[in-house]
Amino acid sequence: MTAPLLDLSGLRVTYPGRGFRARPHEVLHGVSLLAREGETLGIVGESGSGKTTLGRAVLGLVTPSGGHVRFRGRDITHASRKERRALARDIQVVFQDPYSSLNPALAVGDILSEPLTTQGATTREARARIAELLDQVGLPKDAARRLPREFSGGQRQRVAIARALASEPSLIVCDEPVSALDLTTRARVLDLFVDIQRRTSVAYLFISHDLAVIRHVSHRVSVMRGGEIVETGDAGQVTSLPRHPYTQMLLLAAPVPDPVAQRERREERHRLLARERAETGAVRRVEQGTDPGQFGS
Ligand SMILES: Nc1ncnc2c1ncn2[C@@H]1O[C@H](COP(=O)(O)OP(=O)(O)OP(=O)(O)O)[C@@H](O)[C@H]1O
Repeated sequence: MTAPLLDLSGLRVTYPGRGFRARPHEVLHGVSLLAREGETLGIVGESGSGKTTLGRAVLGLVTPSGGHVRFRGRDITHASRKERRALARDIQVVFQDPYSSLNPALAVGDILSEPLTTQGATTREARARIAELLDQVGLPKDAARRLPREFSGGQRQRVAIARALASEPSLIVCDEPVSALDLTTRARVLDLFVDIQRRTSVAYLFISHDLAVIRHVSHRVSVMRGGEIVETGDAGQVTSLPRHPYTQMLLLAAPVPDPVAQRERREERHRLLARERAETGAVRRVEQGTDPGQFGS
């Protein structure tokens, strides 16, 4: 059997303390997951659950304190800078903010030609490929001559996607790539991600706090909470019939247009929260040896 494209096992990340009294704190507590060639693995969870840190560990932007990152079976957890530069062909990224992720001083053509010439493309080859990339992301040819500030947020994100695609990667880490966009633009850019995957078979590690976004693009979904994966499964199952109470709460917290359904969801969420609090309290009492069930008659 061939190795999965991406294989994280027992991944731990600890950040050094910040400020005067802060101590180092672990934010990923042994995360394991697999992503296959050509698939989208959605990572969903609330703010602070560790999604971005997970993506950064895959990209080599933070050094794990434990566990492994394997890419096509090769351990890249502690890849050197030189190895990372070579890996950048295969593993690319699209960040959340289309305003700060593009060099404002460079025309789009120059932004796109950089990864191409680094890989040895001639000026002529780069020009042809840039035209192809712009077409692939739905931008006009003359976009190459314009500066990022001349584009809307959605168009800039298309430029960022084209840049990520330039080296024909097999994996793109997409970290909240549509969160800064308005609803209509968001839907169009999400469709673009899906369309590109159909045409190129690129895999996405798609990070979002928004379950609806994750449902739209993912084949499988992992749900993160407090630096751990609490549930992984088929996207349809996890986003409509989740097994873990935390995912059930995420689902109930997602906005729905109908106010009656909204109220029912809110009530159901409160019931789940109360049950979880009662269960957590029971666990704590057992751990502290104060649970009457442990010692009672
Ligand atoms: N550079 C850093 N130094 C110290 N702590 C950090 C650093 N970056 C993130 N953290 C902390 O790590 C935890 C996880 O953050 P992370 O950004 O990975 O979560 P997230 O799920 O992506 O949240 P968000 O969607 O808000 O970005 C948070 O408690 C955050 O405060």
